[in-house]
Amino acid sequence: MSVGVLAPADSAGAQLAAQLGLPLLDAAPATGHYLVWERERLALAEVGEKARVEVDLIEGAQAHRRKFGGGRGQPVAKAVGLKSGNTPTVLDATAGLGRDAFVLATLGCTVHLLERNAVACALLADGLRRGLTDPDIALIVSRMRLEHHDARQWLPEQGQPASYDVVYLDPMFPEPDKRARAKKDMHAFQSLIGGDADADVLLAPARKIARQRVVVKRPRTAPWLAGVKPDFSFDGESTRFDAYLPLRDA
Ligand SMILES: C[S@@+](CC[C@H](N)C(=O)[O-])C[C@H]1O[C@@H](n2cnc3c(N)ncnc32)[C@H](O)[C@@H]1O
Repeated sequence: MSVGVLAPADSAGAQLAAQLGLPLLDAAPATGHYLVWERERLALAEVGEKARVEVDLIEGAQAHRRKFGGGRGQPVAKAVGLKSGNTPTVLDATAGLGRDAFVLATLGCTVHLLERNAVACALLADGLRRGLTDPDIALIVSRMRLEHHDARQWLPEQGQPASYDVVYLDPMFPEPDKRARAKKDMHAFQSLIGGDADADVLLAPARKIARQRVVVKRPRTAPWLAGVKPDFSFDGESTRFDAYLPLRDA
């Protein structure tokens, strides 16, 4: 999949398009998705949709969650086992727009993020770049390291013991994800990524490299990933976090 970047030819957006190996557009395409450089940031647009998708860790929902989200009391924090005396290192193998990873980094975790979709990766990299320039969150963002990889290949290549306490998986749910559908601004992202229908294969290699646990985020009523019963679960309002203990080769 190749999307273009709509940006003035002499802008930082045009340079970014070149770095990403994406075509530079001088007008929006007739159909589909495209990236747009405006207000010195990268955003995803979809023809026919007004809302843009961008990664903003400094203001808006992420800032609100950082200040008032409930700290270690949040289900995602409990699910990864964050507590006094345990600040796990996390591999977020399905990074998306980095929102969960940012929450965990805010709470002190070092997070290595993998994202296979080039557009999602570009949006997130741009959000991290801006975050690093903000004095309030630069330290948090410095705990997040993003790489463009497909975890299906990457996870099985890691040796044991791995350097992650927790592997975190949040693949897009194959059926329309009620969480994302409810939010208009996420529509373009959801329609670009589609459902991560191949996500079942991530569970076993993730359990081999996690030192403490694997956490899988699912819609509350969704079936277990790969049909495997978790060792324990944490229920959020619309979301469930299934936790699996490590598996070691005999
Ligand atoms: C639901 S989103 C993750 C949202 C993320 N937890 C957040 O807080 O923003 C799922 C993301 O996982 C990515 N993904 C799915 N399978 C992957 C894989 N095998 N390797 C790397 N990324 C993957 C998709 O491209 C998508 O961006």
